[in-house]
Amino acid sequence: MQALTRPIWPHPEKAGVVQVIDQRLLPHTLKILDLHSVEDAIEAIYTLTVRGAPLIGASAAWGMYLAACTAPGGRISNEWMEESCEKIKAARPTAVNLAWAADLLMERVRHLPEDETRISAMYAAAATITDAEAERCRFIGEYGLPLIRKIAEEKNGKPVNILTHCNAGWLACVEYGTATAPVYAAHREGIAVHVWVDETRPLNQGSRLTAWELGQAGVEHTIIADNTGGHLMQQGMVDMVIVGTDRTTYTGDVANKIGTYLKALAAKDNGVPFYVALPSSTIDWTLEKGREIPIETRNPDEVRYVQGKDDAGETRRVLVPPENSPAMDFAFDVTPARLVTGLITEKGVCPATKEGIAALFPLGKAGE
Ligand SMILES: CSC[C@@H](O)[C@@H](O)C(=O)COP(=O)(O)O
Repeated sequence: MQALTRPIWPHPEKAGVVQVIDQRLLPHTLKILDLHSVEDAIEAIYTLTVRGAPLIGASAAWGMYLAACTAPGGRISNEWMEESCEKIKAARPTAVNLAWAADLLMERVRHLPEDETRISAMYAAAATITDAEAERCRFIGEYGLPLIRKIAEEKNGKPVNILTHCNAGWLACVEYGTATAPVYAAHREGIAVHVWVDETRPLNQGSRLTAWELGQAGVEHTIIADNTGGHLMQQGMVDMVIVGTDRTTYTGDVANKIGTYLKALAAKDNGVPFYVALPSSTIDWTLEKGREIPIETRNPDEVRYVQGKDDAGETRRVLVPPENSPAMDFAFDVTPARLVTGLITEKGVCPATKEGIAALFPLGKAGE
């Protein structure tokens, strides 16, 4: 199979089918799933078959295409598209890309004739969003690269140690990644980089997905238990932190995978720069305060069980705590802007402030 660089694409031969990498099974199994309906797309988003803010947005867009392909009786009415749009938006609450992409496609379709024009318009719009997210991430890499290069120069070529949390790589973002884009750009340029990969409990997006991606790209990395970062920073073993985000307020507060806030606090205490990499599709232009960001809570079984490969090579899910101990699964937390050194976007690096964001995005909306 040709090496994959994207986690979602329209089926090359079958109209009305979208293909995705099943991220629940990585790194031990690489399986491609076919999505045939808007319900399939919603389930893929909810179950984290596809995940990561930009990919969730792209999946929402392809979900709207599938909705158009499967309209009851072939009548692609506004009512049907709106119903599909609302169902897609309800799949997960935190990443703003989901609603942004679904609403964008709804606006595209609303005034078109109720015929097959709508299918081709949804296909074109979903393909455009997908390509645009990839392009935004490429620019994030270009703008983040000088930050890494400067540290490499200060260290006289010794490896730059970058800590990241969760997976904000190409699996989460269509291509390049957000947090990983500057890392890949530095690696391509021949700068020595080493990534501390937080395992990212409960679902281990770091140890399963980021480690897999970095390994495939030949980037030096080490997986660490989630609580290790503070110690490494005290020991001078982290030069910078780069993470992604699921929603950023227009004032620079950042929601990202649970545990990000603790890394930001430790970074602040140790004078380690803490950068957040994001495409403008992840900015919520309506929200001022991070505490207004809806935080997803998920099935506590995600905390109680872990999945992995046993010695016989079988993928298994095992229970860790006592059978009857209750658990809670908060999927995200909010890092206040005051803890963020800078935002790395497709338009450049800016302070995590209302003014900094407005200077890069004067129109106050995401690029399409
Ligand atoms: C560019 S991805 C940024 C975030 O979406 C990522 O860090 C993250 O928290 C993903 O969470 P997930 O629950 O796996 O969808």
